[in-house]
Amino acid sequence: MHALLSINNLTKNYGTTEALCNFTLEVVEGQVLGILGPNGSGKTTLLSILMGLRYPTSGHFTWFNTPPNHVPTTRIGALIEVPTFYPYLSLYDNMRISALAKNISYNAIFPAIERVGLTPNLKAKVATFSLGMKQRMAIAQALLGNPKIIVLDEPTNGLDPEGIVEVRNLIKELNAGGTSIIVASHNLDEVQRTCTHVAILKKGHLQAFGGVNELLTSAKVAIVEVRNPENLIDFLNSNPTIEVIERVGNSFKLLVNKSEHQVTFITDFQNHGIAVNSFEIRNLNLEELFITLVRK
Ligand SMILES: Nc1ncnc2c1ncn2[C@@H]1O[C@H](COP(=O)(O)OP(=O)(O)OP(=O)(O)O)[C@@H](O)[C@H]1O
Repeated sequence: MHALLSINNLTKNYGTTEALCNFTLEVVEGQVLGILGPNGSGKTTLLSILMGLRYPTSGHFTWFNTPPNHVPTTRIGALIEVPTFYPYLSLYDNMRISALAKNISYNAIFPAIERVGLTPNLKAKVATFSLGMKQRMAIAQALLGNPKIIVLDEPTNGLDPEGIVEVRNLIKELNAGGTSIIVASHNLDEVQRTCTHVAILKKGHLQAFGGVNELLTSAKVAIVEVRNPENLIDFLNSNPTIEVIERVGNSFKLLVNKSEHQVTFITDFQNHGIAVNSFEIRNLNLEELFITLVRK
């Protein structure tokens, strides 16, 4: 597997604000990397530095093992800012403007439009497009020149459920066709559905990085409803490795070590006089992992 992007100790300060702190990771060919984090955690700062829109305070990165200023812009596609387009021009004319701005031949337009499934809409005015179609057009602009990797900042922002599905399917199709993708998002469910890898940021610090399946099988979630919550709380206080993800009344959602077995759990509860109404143990989802990592 070839490293497409290697980031080493990247740090960015805005005055006294530490937006990114010693950020290190590697993206290899074939990955769809989701960058997750609460508002202000440094996602846009990171992507802007990677796309040469901002300078880091320290640290460095390479694309294709090459310093960023030596990489031809056609090798990396990006959708970082809100997409700009001219509503009263056709899709083709909008694409021509983008190609001109990027100094890419018009021959690149048809393959890019084809890949996002908008060929039948070539001559239609962009004003008639749904939000999902506009976003697909913006992704087609990022695909001009057939880059190996594309970088998308919040591609489903503002889209209705139908538009979200369109963009989700498109990301999967592009990846299946050999394009690697880095996508910053607030939409945890989308990231779980579309990404192979995930990086979770909090206040500029990388909290977790790895394969989605790997991270989601690293722990389990136990959902337990009890009649005497005070006994359960005592038990949890003496077992700091078990985290409370959420509590609603007498119902608790707990993050437990993968090796904890349902039987030992039930025995522990009985030994602590905890009266259990219901108990269920299941796999972790990305939202639960995210909540436990970012609130610490
Ligand atoms: N141009 C700037 N000048 C000063 N501070 C900035 C600037 N841009 C970002 N910041 C600060 O840097 C931190 C990281 O911001 P950034 O926009 O990268 O986060 P984000 O994760 O993309 O947030 P969001 O999810 O809200 O888009 C925040 O504290 C933000 O206020």
